[in-house]
Amino acid sequence: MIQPHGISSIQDKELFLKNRSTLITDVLLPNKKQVDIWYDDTGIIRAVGPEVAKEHRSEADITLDGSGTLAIPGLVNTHTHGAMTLLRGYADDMHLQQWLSEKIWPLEAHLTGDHVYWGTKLACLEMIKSGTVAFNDMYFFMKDAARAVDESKIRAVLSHGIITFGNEEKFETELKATDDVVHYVRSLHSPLITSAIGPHAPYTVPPDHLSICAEYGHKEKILLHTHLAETKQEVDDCQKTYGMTPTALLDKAGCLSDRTVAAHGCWLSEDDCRLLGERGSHIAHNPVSNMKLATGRAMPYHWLSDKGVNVSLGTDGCSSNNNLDMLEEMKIAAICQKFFWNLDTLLPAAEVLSMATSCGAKALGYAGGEIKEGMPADILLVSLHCPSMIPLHNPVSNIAYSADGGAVDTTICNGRILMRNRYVPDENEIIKGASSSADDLLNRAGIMA
Ligand SMILES: C[C@H]1O[C@@H](n2cnc3c(O)ncnc32)[C@H](O)[C@@H]1O
Ligand SMILES: [Zn+2]
Repeated sequence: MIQPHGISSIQDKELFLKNRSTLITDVLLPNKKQVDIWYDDTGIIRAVGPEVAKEHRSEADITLDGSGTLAIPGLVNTHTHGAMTLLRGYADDMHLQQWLSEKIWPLEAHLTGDHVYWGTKLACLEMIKSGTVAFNDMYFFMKDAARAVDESKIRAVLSHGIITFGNEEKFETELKATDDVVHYVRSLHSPLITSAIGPHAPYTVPPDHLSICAEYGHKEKILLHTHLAETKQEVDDCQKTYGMTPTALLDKAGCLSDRTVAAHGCWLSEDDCRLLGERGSHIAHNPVSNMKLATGRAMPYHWLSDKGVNVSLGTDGCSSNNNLDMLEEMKIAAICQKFFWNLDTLLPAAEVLSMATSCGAKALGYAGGEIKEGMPADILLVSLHCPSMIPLHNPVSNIAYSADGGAVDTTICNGRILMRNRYVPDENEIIKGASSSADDLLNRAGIMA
């Protein structure tokens, strides 16, 4: 049987089965150097350079012809809700609080583990096809999400979204759900998947519950993933109720450390940015979601970078974006900053590429996001034959401003080939399973699909 792009299915299956020592020949790097890349079967890059093919050809089990492609590090999505792929297009053109309370939360009340499994499978497929190799996920039924991620062979940090509105019984259930995920993820013994604690936001989790979340995170040595200062109303309400900003409130509760990834940060003050810098916390920028939900202000990147805060990139969920394409997100991040802050030099192309790669890996607590010796082989081969990549005056500019996820030809995570010539095994089954799962969710909620 011949698969798309003329690859035989037998050859294909072998290519995708397991990590093997691999040589990528004649590939271009963003600095325009033509090199070969060799990584071994542990998934670690061992050599990058012009003579690598000559020296290591005999040690490689697989050779990929990289000619006509540009190698960039795999992309890292540091804030999303994977299974919200099932809610894509369900509730558009609304303001955040109304969107959440009138449309999203009522539908999410009907979610099952099966929906989350298929929604996360679809998210992983979409990410692999657009070059994302790692993501920071906060949602519900996270053991089912973990199964989906484990099968998809990409990296993830998984947290159960804790929403209590001060209800003690609910908090107990949420902590139990978190603990279950933490132990389940450990039982998988996957080097690619870790867990986090996910207090949803300072407006859905009160200070005493936030403190307990912080303690749990420190005890388990896991990340803390939250939403922060997304809207002006959140900041104003927090000032009114607690006499401080949501950032100061998180800090008082012990939630800010170098293991904290806070999404959005649109309404951070300069003092908030200083505090985040002092604590070594990370901000995940989500420009598409912010613009779609009309949060009214762009994250202050200039203040954050001035105060030494690591800023990474995320798409948010598929109901507020409505895709998981990090290449698209990079362009929108770079142009949104320039437009909102009226500063044409803000967030240049090279910086937004780092934001989507090495800054993301740093936020998620692993070494990665660079193509060099000793780093994990998280590598994308981007086609140079795409119209959007021609001409190639500046590869970094083309990646940041011109390409979208469709230009990614090959996706490699931790040395394993997940997509080659845009072919991903099981794509059709995933699309079928996720489509019927989305219909089932709407049926259960009494909404005709
Ligand atoms: C985990 C919960 O978080 C909800 N969610 C998705 N996107 C956002 C956002 O931009 N701000 C706040 N909360 C969000 C998701 O629907 C889950 O309920
Ligand atoms: Zn979110």
